[in-house]
Amino acid sequence: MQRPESFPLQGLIVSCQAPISSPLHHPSVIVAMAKAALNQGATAVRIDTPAHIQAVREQTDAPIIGLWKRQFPDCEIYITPQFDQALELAQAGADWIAIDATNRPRPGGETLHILIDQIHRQLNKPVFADVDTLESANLAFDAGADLLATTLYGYTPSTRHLTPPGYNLLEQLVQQFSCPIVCEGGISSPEMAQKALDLGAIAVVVGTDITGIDQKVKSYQQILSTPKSVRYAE
Ligand SMILES: CC(=O)N[C@H](C=O)[C@@H](O)[C@H](O)[C@H](O)COP(=O)(O)O
Repeated sequence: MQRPESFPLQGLIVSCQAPISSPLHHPSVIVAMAKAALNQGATAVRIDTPAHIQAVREQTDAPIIGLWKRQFPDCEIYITPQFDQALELAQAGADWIAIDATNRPRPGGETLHILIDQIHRQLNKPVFADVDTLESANLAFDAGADLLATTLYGYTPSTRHLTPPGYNLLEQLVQQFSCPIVCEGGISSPEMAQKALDLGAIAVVVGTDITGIDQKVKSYQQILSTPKSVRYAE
């Protein structure tokens, strides 16, 4: 492992993504978000789709963690499920390939071991392993993952009853694995991010709270009720 002080992913990483249905899901918007985040000191960005990665890569040399959310029939895994997607992410300019590193079935019967091995051997890229539990972290680490992140805590059948951020998972990962550990998912304030770093994360990835206009407005609207009458001061 690289010495911690020279490790490229440190401190705050900003996830610049938008739902496909959102007007924000456009390369120029994603580039603007990424540049704004990097201008303010984020050390890296996490970007979805080859098109968005390529657009960001044209504008910055900062580290890009690439992923590709792809849905396949009868398959729960959607974060870079297969090598084909990893290849396109690397060609688009991603420095790190983020994958769902749980041991659930992948389309085409690919295994986690083979996927990580191919990313290393054929693409020469490090693997950012999104995990949900200590068990999947063990499998991912044994399969050669270069970094473990708590990204899927709260989003898989075995963790759906839990609410991110996965601080308890983070603590376990920090204690048990000799690779960098990242806290990702559910961080919604600088204080929460600091807590993750205090618990031993080398970096935190923040998405919705910084770049998630769609989700943030939706959550305001779910709470706010329409005023029944508006009163004015006499
Ligand atoms: C579970 C999943 O699909 N997570 C995705 C991974 O790329 C993104 O949708 C999240 O926004 C990202 O992990 C950051 O998390 P948060 O938006 O909570 O800060």
